[in-house]
Amino acid sequence: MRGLTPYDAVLLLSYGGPNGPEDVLPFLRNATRGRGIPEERLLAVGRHYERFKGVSPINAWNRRLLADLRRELRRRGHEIPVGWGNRNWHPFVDEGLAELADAGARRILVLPTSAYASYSGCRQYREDLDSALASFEGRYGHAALGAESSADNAEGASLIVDKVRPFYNTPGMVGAQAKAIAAAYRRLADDGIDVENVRLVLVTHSIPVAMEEGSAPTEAERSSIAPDLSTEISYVAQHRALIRALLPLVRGSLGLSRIEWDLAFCSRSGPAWSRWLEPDVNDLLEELADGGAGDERRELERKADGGPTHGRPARKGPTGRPPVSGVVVAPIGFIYDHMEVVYDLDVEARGTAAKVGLPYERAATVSTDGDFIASLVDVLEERAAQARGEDVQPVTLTGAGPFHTVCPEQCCRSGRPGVRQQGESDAARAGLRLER
Ligand SMILES: CC1=C(CCC(=O)O)c2cc3nc(cc4[nH]c(cc5[nH]c(cc1n2)c(C)c5CCC(=O)O)c(CCC(=O)O)c4C)C(CCC(=O)O)=C3C
Ligand SMILES: [Fe+2]
Repeated sequence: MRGLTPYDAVLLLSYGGPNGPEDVLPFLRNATRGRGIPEERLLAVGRHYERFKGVSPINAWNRRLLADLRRELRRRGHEIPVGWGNRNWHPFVDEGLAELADAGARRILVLPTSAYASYSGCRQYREDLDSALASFEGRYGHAALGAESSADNAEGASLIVDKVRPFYNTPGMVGAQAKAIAAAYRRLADDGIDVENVRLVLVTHSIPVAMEEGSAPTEAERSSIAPDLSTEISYVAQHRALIRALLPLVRGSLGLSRIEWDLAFCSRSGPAWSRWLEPDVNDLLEELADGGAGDERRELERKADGGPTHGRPARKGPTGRPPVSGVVVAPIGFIYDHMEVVYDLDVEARGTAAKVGLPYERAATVSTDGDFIASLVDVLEERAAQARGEDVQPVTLTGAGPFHTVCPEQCCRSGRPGVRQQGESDAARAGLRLER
């Protein structure tokens, strides 16, 4: 157990998903409670699950991930139980924590299945843990979240729960994404597609623009967490940093001198009036078939690779550039094939590509890649060393944060008025009772 001391258990913390048709609507109500998501959107998303007989693949993937994590932990000599809890469906966070605590765990390290920091992928998971601990009402003595951040709260605590930092920038994540993308390019090549003119479309979950704006620490907070860091570290910036790190690996592996790419978004929800990150992957595919390209791509390329050649307009015609010969769609925002991938990409985006006549390959998610799993365990070890008070350099291939394991005050805010913030009262918590 040496390497993970002081922790005596690990909890995999995920989003949750239905296990059958009768779970679908209650699950969706949990996922959307208090978030201003219109009823029509809820029913439409409910229909996405029909094609899968009401069973989200997310639960099977989490069980697979648990098995892979346990194997890698054992391989490194860590004898430690690994439990599982979800935000929106069984096993709920409190059920997962209670199972570990009932078996005697008193210091639990939490690994969320979200790789990037934003309210949804970072702070909200801490709130989920906080609510679960509050619901124990003394069952395990005084229970507290985030020992290092709130020393007074954790003082004398008999059950302490900590969360690891976002892991998008680890070598395993970057390397596994690059391998998956190169493999998708090869499949297109095998189909006789000219890969020089294939467009790489990197996709992540859209979030409200206000959530994007709150997704990083403030300037002042950043200088206290990571004084050497000069780069931007918002949700979108984290994706750009990952892309910058993986492009050279993909180019090298395929022997391509350049790769044209776009960052696109999927699974937008929320009321029509609220602004979410764009372009939507389907809109982008239509535009690509038309010979156009998102402005963002040109801007990103200039930033990412610096060279003026990458900034040229993508429109065919005057530049004489051939049209896009096909697309590789890479779900870099997700670690395994849950509904956003198997429906929003494999059904919807693939359908759009077929409609506009673009050959389409979806890159695999990193899910079972050995290097990816190893990086997850590295991040657990890193957090344990931090908890022991050791001076730890977080491992990163992007050089971009966030490296912090505890959100500073202003970091990862929801951006939504009326949504509970960390540390809010129990009364506010009670308003968030889940349907079971
Ligand atoms: C950033 C992010 C991730 C990635 C990070 C992470 O993994 O955490 C993620 C993952 C997931 N999102 C999922 C499902 C849903 N997300 C919804 C709604 C929302 N997602 C948001 C953001 C994210 N979501 C946001 C800002 C909303 C609006 C409501 C709110 O502000 O919270 C809704 C409501 C209906 C809808 O409108 O789509 C559903 C059903 C599933 C499970 C799928 C399955 O069953 O396999 C997974 C893994
Ligand atoms: Fe979501």
